[in-house]
Amino acid sequence: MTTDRATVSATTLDYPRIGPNRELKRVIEGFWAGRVSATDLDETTTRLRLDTLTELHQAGLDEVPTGTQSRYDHVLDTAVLLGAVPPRHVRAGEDPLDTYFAMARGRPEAPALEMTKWFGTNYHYLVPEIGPDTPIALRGDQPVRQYREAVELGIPGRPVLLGPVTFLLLSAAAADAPAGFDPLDRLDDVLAAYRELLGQLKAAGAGTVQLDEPSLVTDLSQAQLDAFTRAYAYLAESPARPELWVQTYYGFPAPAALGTLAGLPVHTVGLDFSGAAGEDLPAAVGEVGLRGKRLAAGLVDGRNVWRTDLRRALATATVLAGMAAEVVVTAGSPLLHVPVDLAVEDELPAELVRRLAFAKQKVAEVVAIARGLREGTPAIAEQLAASDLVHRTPVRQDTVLRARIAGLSEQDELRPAPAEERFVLQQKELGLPRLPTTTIGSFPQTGELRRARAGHRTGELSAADYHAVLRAEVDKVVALQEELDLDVLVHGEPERTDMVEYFAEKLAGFAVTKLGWVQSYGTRCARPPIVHGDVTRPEPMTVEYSAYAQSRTTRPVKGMLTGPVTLLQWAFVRIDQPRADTANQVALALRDEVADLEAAGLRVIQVDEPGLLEGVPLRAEHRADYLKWSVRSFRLATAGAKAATQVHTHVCYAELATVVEAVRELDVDVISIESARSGGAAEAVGALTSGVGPGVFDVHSPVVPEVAEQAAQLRRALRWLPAERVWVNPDCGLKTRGYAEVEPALRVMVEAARTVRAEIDNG
Ligand code: MET
Ligand SMILES: [Zn+2]
Repeated sequence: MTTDRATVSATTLDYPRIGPNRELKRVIEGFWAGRVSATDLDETTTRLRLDTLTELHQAGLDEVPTGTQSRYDHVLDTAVLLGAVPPRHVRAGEDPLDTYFAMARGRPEAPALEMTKWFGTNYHYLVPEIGPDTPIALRGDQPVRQYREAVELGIPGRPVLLGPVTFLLLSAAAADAPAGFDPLDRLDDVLAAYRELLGQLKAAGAGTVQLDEPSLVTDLSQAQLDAFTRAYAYLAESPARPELWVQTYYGFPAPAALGTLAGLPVHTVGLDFSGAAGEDLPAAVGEVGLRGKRLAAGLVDGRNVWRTDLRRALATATVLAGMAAEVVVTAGSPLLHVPVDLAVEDELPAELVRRLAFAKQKVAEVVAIARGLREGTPAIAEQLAASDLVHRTPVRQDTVLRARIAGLSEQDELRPAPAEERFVLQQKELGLPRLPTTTIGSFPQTGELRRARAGHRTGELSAADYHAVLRAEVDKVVALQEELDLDVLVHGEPERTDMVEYFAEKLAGFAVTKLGWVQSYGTRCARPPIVHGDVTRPEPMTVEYSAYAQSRTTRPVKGMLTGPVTLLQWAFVRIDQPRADTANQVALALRDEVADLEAAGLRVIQVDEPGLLEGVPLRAEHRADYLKWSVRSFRLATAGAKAATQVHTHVCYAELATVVEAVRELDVDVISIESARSGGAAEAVGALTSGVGPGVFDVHSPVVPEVAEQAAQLRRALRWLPAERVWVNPDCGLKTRGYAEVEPALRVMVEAARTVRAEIDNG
């Protein structure tokens, strides 16, 4: 099946920035701490870039992306490149690198830019602030310099930029902008800067420039779509410019956006065909027609760690090659979201390794697909055989679990009594005061705990000694909470490094990697576990420490679990079955844990779902399905609890208003909400029917809040909720803070609760 109708080449859209051993993290944190000089920082980052260029070139890519490294975040890079520094961070004579890091991390007198999720991923970017008077003009030449590095190595490079329209769509209106101002109002200024930059890149020798416009896969208004048309018409008119390549990812554009994209006067359009609905997508492209453009075909999934089904990808590529004069095979999205190299994972079972591909392996897949398309399947026979072995062999199934799932009925999703009845029973059981106080679960992870954990891992500390340290910590945390006079206590989660990793280590069907780091934001990296098989619970996971904590006090202790949706949201999840099916498996494991916690005497159980709102799909039309299966899995996990057992959950605030119906359907008894600071959205809280604990202080701020401030938060909640349903808690777990901040903050919180209780009692 060779194809001569189309010219075929291979490339990627980027490559992980952090380095194979998180070198970027180390050197930047060293710089912040003053251990690394600016020169050494520069040397290391340059070496990492050059190594990546060489590696990608040697892997057989025809063209290599340049400028995709960042010292913190590529959206911040773009803002700085355009000179869009908020006035609070402008310091005459300051080193630009210091200004850059100050915008990212804040300084005592000027807070950082806000950070938020980058599309539907677990990467976070810094939100540029754009107002009518924000200076916007080309201020840097980083993309040009980094392109030249490739030229000097004799490597065919392709500069990659964040597209001008997506840049503005991701920006927020500056605080002092007049009402109704939209950052998109500044499109002309941004375009002028891009035009100048394109001219410089052309002068440096760049043949093509890739402009990433992932916003095209979100829901866009006609005015926003028109901005794309206007922007690219203007850029295309530049007198001296490279060919333009507009790239989309993180999904497929809706029909209107696809039509807009296909109509842009650009040389190349890039689309992601690697997602689940891959089969139908070429037809959509055929319908709009590419109008003589080159197609960048994303055929390798950049957002998961699974080996590509090469046969299927090649079939898709062949169809696409019939539609375009030229095809560039690429990953379907940035590889930013996957670990660098599978080869270093020497502790994963061989049978799992066979099924995986990290960034380096994905690049090899891209090269293989392009080669197969050019030269026919025999040229990649070996790769196809390896792929077939994986993709034609089903994952082993747990028959007992499968039978249990098949036997589930709607009854299993229902609590044994309606909410009002449960409320009465729980009141009797727990005897809580009005405005009960509690925390979200974790207490500070002290240096002593971290040392004990490290010692336990290396074998220096015996299991018995480690458990003794943890028990002593639970004793301390319980005693502190009693002394503070909190009403519902927690054990403090000292045994958990991370609320997902802890469960991933206990559940069968999950694997954890040794070096599978991916960037979460700035220098922060996470190691998402891999859900590769049927999920079961070999033994109780949390009962020991929760029951121990309950044995140390007569006040109720909350058992603390991470919910099924969050466990998947922060992991790489198998794709050989619907996510909903995997979620239900996790849910049943948690359901058994809930039963064991009850049997061990826990009367309150919290199932955290901060990932629930994060996972809400970008496009509105995909949301109902997601919410349906995620709510069902949560209910499967929790509905087995007795009516008298109080079920809590904890979610974050983002977008609560848009999914408040679904949150209500979780049918919990109490929900605590992260970042309940923005006053406007408080109305959404009022639509909830359970007990609600709007976080009264921000755990991410080191400032100890005042009684008056927290009391004001409570009074505000009382505007939307009846007093019997209001809880008092911080907005998230306390594990990243120190006791020096946590103790006084909680003391203030209890005081604020007392103050407002008294106000209510006095009418
Ligand atoms: C990100 S939500 C964290 C919830 C968890 N129970 C904790 O307190 O750490
Ligand atoms: Zn939280």
